[in-house]
Amino acid sequence: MRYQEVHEPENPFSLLVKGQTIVEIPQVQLESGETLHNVPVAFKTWGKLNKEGTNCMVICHALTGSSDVVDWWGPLLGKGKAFDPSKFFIVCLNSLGSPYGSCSPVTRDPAVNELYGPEFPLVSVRDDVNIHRLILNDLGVKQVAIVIGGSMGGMLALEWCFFGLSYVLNCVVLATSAKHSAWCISWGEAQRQSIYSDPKYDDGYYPLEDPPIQGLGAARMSALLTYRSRNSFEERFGRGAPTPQMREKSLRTSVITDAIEAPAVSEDNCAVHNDGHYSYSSSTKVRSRSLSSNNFSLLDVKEDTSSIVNQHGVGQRTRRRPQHYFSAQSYLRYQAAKFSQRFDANCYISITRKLDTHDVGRNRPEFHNSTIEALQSLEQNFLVVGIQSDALFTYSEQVFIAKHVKNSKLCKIDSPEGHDAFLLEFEAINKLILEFEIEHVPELLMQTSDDSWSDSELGNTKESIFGEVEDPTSW
Ligand SMILES: CC(=O)SCCNC(=O)CCNC(=O)[C@H](O)C(C)(C)COP(=O)(O)OP(=O)(O)OC[C@H]1O[C@@H](n2cnc3c(N)ncnc32)[C@H](O)[C@@H]1OP(=O)(O)O
Ligand SMILES: N[C@@H](CCO)C(=O)O
Repeated sequence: MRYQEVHEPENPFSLLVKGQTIVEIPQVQLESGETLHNVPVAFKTWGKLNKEGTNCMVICHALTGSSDVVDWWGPLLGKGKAFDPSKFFIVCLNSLGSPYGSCSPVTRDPAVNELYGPEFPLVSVRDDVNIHRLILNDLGVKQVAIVIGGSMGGMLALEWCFFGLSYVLNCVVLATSAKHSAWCISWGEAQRQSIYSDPKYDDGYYPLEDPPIQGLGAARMSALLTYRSRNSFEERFGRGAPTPQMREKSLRTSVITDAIEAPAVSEDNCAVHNDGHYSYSSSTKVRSRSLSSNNFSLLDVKEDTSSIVNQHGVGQRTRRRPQHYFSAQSYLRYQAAKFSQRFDANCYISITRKLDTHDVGRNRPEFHNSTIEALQSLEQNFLVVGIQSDALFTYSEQVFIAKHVKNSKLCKIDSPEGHDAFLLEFEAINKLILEFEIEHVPELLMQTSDDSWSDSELGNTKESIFGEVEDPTSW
């Protein structure tokens, strides 16, 4: 490769993604006019490029995903499946602003030899595809047979298509939009405000060893509610309390104590609702990381003490020990804690601001800066997949794309899961993409580009075609 490989990444989050390659582009001009230097770009590939350089499948990850497709779309990857490495040269590149290896707030700014932190410049979806194309060129790709993405990944997939039909032939978008809606912009703003309001955020100049995990966790909780649906929560949790198994899980990550019965209405039982009034000095998990040593120890569990400090520093109080709480609550708290351990607050701000820049018509005077005209200019074959219960990237937004792109097919997945169905309904998605490939890239499906491919190279993928790894009856 022309670009130099980075062998010892400084960014600890990138170490969470096993087996990816990180290369450094010397200089990149962003849409904003800013220039980035020594720009790391992380990616993973599966399968082999054919000698014509034309069997490339680009998969674009969503907001908090990484280059590791196995991690979030694993059941679609493998011989005979939608993402078949024996047929396609599959590439997934990490987006700017994400903490998983490409340039972001947790990258060192070479100009000052410090992490960019809150000074990381605004990056756009278009910046992503411009930079990712440089990597594809370097890998020898002459033509992208098919580009695929859901949610934010769908935004990138749409932007890829503006390179033209001579470069990108086919496109699959799921649960995405042609322009980020006022609704989505507003949710992003509310989530960023949760982060800003954490005192530890400190205008973004927090040490990586002591980040604003409460604010980031709260942001993830509200984001998660927009990713699912009212009915899926009702069915999954109802008014129940966590099972012993789930309770055990929560105990390992949060301050909630045990309960197996549905909560009775009493001040003691519902005291857990008041957790936010106190800052617990212990019994919560804390992150400890050492940047210099690249030693990323995610969790350092400190043992419980029985006292709490009033947030305003007014004396000591005895900690209340609530006995009952709701399963839905424990799920949210667990998810918040899990997310805070794998994501960075400045990165969350950067990547949600990137979503806000998205409008395929923006700054395209050749299409009169019109979203509709921009869509109408696209010549690729499109598969547009919407989720009937998606209240974030609504089905009507998929209809809008399909209506204005000439060669498009619109499909609906009748899932109760809401937006995240694009990461959960593997069976339906696999079928739709395979059918699209049979229609539009039959020659690639008939050839084998990599005889030596074996699915054992994929390692462990989540086996469930519904994405739920546990026994649903245990909820
Ligand atoms: C390097 C990286 O980590 S990047 C890759 C990871 N992230 C991504 O790829 C982004 C896209 N992925 C996602 O957004 C999500 O993973 C999804 C949508 C695919 C699935 O979400 P998940 O959180 O895995 O599934 P779900 O919502 O069912 O939650 C299951 C988890 O909640 C726990 N849980 C379920 N009910 C409860 C409860 N009542 N109380 C506490 N915990 C609960 C489960 O035990 C399980 O825990 P686990 O994740 O430790 O196994
Ligand atoms: N669950 C997805 C939702 C965003 O589309 C993510 O975290 O990336």
